[in-house]
Amino acid sequence: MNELVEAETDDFDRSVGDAAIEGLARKGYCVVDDLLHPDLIRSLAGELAGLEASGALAAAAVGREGGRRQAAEIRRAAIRWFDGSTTTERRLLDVAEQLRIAINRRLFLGLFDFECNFIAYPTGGFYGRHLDSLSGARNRVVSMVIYLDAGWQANYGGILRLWETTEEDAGTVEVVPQAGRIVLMMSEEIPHEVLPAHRPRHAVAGWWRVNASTGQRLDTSR
Ligand SMILES: O=C(O)CCC(=O)C(=O)O
Ligand SMILES: [Fe+2]
Repeated sequence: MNELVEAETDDFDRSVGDAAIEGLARKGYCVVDDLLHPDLIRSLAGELAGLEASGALAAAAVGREGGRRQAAEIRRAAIRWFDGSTTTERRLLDVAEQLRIAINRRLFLGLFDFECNFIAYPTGGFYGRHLDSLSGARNRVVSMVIYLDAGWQANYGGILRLWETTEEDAGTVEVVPQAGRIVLMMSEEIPHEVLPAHRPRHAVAGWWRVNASTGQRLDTSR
């Protein structure tokens, strides 16, 4: 293995990744700490702070193409899509690519690509209950959320609440969005919401997708 590849793989812990994917396979979601190297978390937080300071974030919309709208009653946050133009973004995209391969190997999902955005919730920001992909749309298949705020405490609000299934009586799990914590979820199966944050709250959210044009899983084994 050459040095470049070694350097890239240092950004995440493979055994934590394998355990996370196992949790995803068993339960449809998992919450892990220490998947990404703390230096990458700090770099992402720094980059988002710079984007905020320079006014590069835009109010987040809700819904898919065609039905897109700014829906302040559903979501209050600002975002910016990754464009891969910085080293930090590329480091995370490299990790996402390695996770894509590992998830496909374990779950046979035919994940094809990855899209990703920075999210900044202001004080009072929130995101009402939603699914990241509507059932049957077959676009976003696995979701990842990465938390960036060091020292976040439960009483700061901004808890991510997820439902373990789409059934009415599903159990819930509450996640304190601490720096370095990561949530993986099946996009069509795990409803979730962000409770109002009492302080500015920062995250990256990304989605592995199947082929967007046809909505079909590509079989890369042939
Ligand atoms: O900020 C979070 O914890 C979740 C974000 C989210 O659900 C989304 O962007 O779809
Ligand atoms: Fe979501």
